[in-house]
Amino acid sequence: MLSRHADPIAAIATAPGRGAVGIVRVSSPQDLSPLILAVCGKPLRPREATYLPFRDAAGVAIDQGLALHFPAPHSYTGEHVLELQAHGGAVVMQLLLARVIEAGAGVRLAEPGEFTQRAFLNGKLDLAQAEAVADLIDASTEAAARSASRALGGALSHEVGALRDQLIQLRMLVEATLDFPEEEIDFLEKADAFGRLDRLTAQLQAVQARTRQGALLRDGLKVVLAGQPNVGKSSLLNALAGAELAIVTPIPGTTRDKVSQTIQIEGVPLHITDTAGLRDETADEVERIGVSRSWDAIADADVVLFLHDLGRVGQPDYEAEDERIRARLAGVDANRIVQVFNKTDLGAAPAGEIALSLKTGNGLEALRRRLLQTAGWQAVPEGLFIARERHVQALARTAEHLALARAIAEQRDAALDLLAEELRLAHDALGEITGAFSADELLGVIFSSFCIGK
Ligand SMILES: Nc1nc2c(c(=O)[nH]1)N(C=O)[C@@H](CNc1ccc(C(=O)N[C@@H](CCC(=O)O)C(=O)O)cc1)CN2
Ligand SMILES: Nc1nc2c(ncn2[C@@H]2O[C@H](COP(=O)(O)OP(=O)(O)OP(=O)(O)O)[C@@H](O)[C@H]2O)c(=O)[nH]1
Ligand SMILES: [Mg+2]
Repeated sequence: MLSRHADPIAAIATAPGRGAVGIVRVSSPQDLSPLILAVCGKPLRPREATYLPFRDAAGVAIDQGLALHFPAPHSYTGEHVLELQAHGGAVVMQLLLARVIEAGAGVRLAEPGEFTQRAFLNGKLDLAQAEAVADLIDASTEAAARSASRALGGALSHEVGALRDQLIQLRMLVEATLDFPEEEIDFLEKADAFGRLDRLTAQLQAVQARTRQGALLRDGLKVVLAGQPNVGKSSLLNALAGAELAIVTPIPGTTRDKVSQTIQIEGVPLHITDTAGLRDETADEVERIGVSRSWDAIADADVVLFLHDLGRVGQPDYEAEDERIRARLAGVDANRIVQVFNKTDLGAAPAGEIALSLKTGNGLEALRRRLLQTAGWQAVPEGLFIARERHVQALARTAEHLALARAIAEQRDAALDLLAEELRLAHDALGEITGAFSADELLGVIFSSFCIGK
């Protein structure tokens, strides 16, 4: 593994296919002058674009373009980097890539994310910033792109860094006290160690809240539309998506299979799934399979919108069926279920419940807001940074260890070595976010999800 990090690597850095300009880049811990001489015919001034022919082994020009040399350590990867900016044809790119692999000693194809991994290994980016590079490239909304850019700029890293600095101070206090066992608690009290611990916990909670928002912006929420046949699930999907995605008819049992679409509300991605109407008795084999898939989707949902038909509310067989569904939904966390009463043009919704008419569009806006609220979205906070579930989990573990530390500290004859250990574990958990403490395995998972050439 380590020796692979010493290989010179090359890749096409631009998107596959045709483009106005395409870039092949090489990164190497070793001097790139011999490769530059072979391909560009002369040395390049550092960090200066030079227009010249890129030559093949026979000296024939493959293309004319701009060559850029970033000598180490002043490059994206922190290594020596060469960029060949050529005309962006797929064949030109392949020829140039083949040429640098042939002309450069030991140059091999880069794996996905390997340039950024080197930037991380060389201290140009921390792990949270490296992840933000991928999130920036993957961003599909302006809100996601802007917050990924903030994370790349170090927004999350700085917040984590501030927590870490305070934690280190606290650890130093406690570790120093371990050496003077007689006056342990007194000493810690004088140094306001417990006040510090409480303030640190409060700050951590604020960072956790912002990080959860950032993760929500990145990953969104799985919303499943469920209910009896004909209540208006497919109509709701279409209304939310603003397109006729699912077939809507007055015939109960129209939807047989799941139909999914990702929409955005205030930049938060919502992955909406329309399902086959739930009913117990159906002679139709296809519909039965559809209904079983509906239940699978419900089990996997973050939020279930349970739709009711105000045109039929109160009718005995309709109520009996709704009751059966309710009983089966008892296994689902109640906080994840939102009752929605559709067809207000046909009947009145119970007071305080979400009321909707997909015929008139009434109530749709309130439903959108309710969805964001259920997701835990707090109106567009300024300076929001994108984050991942991994960061949310690491912060949660940090919080757990701080809480244990607090509990230990509260005991009369507190075991300071246990307190010190909890603080150390909190420090480790925090360090996983920026990659100060991260298993190679985790790094592999993170970087392999990048595109090639990044
Ligand atoms: N042509 C090109 N455009 C690109 C990239 C690239 O690699 N090539 N990038 C790739 O993702 C991004 C820019 N990222 C970069 C980050 C650092 C350095 C760099 O040279 N850093 C030096 C000097 C910094 C300075 O002068 O302030 C350093 O860190 O020492 C270059 C590109 C987006 N645009
Ligand atoms: N009057 C009225 N009719 C509605 C409303 N919303 C939907 N409908 C009608 O109700 C019927 C069923 O709508 P769908 O969206 O297909 O219902 P569904 O829940 O997807 O039904 P299945 O796919 O069979 O499970 C259609 O004729 C819709 O036009 C509403 O708010 N008011
Ligand atoms: Mg339907």
